[in-house]
Amino acid sequence: MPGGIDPHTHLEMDFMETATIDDFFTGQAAALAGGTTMHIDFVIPINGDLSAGFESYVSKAKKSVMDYGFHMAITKWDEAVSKDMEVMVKEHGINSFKFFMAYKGALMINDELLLHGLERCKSLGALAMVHAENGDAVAEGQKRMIDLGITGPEGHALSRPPILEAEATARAIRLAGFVNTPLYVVHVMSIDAMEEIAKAKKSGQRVIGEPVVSGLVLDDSWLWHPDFTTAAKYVMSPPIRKAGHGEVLKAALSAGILQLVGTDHCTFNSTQKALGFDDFRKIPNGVNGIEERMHLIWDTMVETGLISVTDYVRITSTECARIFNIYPQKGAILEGSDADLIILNPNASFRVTSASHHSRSDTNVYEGRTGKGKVEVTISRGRVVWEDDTLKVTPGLGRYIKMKPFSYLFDGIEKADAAYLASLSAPVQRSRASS
Ligand SMILES: NC(=O)NCCC(=O)O
Ligand SMILES: [Zn+2]
Repeated sequence: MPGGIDPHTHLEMDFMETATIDDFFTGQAAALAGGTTMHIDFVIPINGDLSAGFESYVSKAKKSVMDYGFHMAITKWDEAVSKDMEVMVKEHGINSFKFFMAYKGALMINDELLLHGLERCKSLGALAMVHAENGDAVAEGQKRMIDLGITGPEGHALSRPPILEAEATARAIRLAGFVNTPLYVVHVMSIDAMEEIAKAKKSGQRVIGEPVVSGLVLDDSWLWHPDFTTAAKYVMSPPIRKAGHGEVLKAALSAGILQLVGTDHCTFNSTQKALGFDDFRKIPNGVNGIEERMHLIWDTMVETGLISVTDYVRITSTECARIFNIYPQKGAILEGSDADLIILNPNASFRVTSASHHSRSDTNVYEGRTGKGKVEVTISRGRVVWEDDTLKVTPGLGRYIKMKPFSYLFDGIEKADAAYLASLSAPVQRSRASS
């Protein structure tokens, strides 16, 4: 089947401790072990400077062993950012930008900036992506927990409930509807947010919802674990939700209400997570998943009969290639496509442990999990890159994949704009003469 494409990763974070180029390479070995042949990583611009952020990532990725593309985050707004977005799209092959509606005082943007960003994305044919949580309310929720003396990891879940994810999801959807541009909601973690997406899609709006594997197969009970290291490793945002959310999100995926599965792979080791021992607000956010995604989705969705093998390929590979406009180069087995393939043995079992995984992190949120369906061979552009639990590739083989703007999601947008303008019945001609 086609190799997996992970639409949403922060791979360099796997190795933040040393942050060397070699570490970036090692992180990608984990991806290949998990049958992911391409990932799209987030570039957070340095002080809002897109070009500087891009250059720094390009140099880190020189030893990449797998194909990769970039999204860029927009964290401030001025003429330089607007111009840089154009340069990124037209010269560097970036066709999506992420806006953080949370992380107040750091990455968070307000509605005015989001509107500017949505307009700019539309004019460039770039896909706007949102991290949807109400950051102001999250800050209040956090204060509420601290005032109540709740300082541990459980305070993370309690301070940012599903209602705050649903509110921001609904707001982003409405603003994208007002601008008439497609919207991609990353890491949909709750039934509440999914329902906002379902409602918008039912009314014909172009909204893509991406659940991540952690949100599909885990629940928040871990955040109440008495051992801090165990509890802290599950801290990510939006939080992993109560039991039940994952099952509904999986059903929404199988019904096409949500379209594709990401990981938001962003790991921190236990020393880094311990920064928040006395205050959950200081625990770095993020969990692993790039090595486990293909296995866990097979086990919990195909092996259980929830989806077909064809749907599995669609939600782990093809949809991503279509949405980010790299189909059929990626996401397909066709003449002329890159021969990115995996051999997944449905009868083989897997067992996840931090002792044997390929990430440099000392923890794994899927620790001890077993299941059916194991990727045995990963092939990238016709070359075997992973077999017999061994990396078969030299650094630098991975290629940067430029992604063109104006994917299928933009088809006909201009017609809807024209219809909207024609419907305005204005301006009304008035004279100043009194009657
Ligand atoms: N999701 C998360 O907790 N960490 C990665 C940063 C982000 O995407 O919000
Ligand atoms: Zn995010």
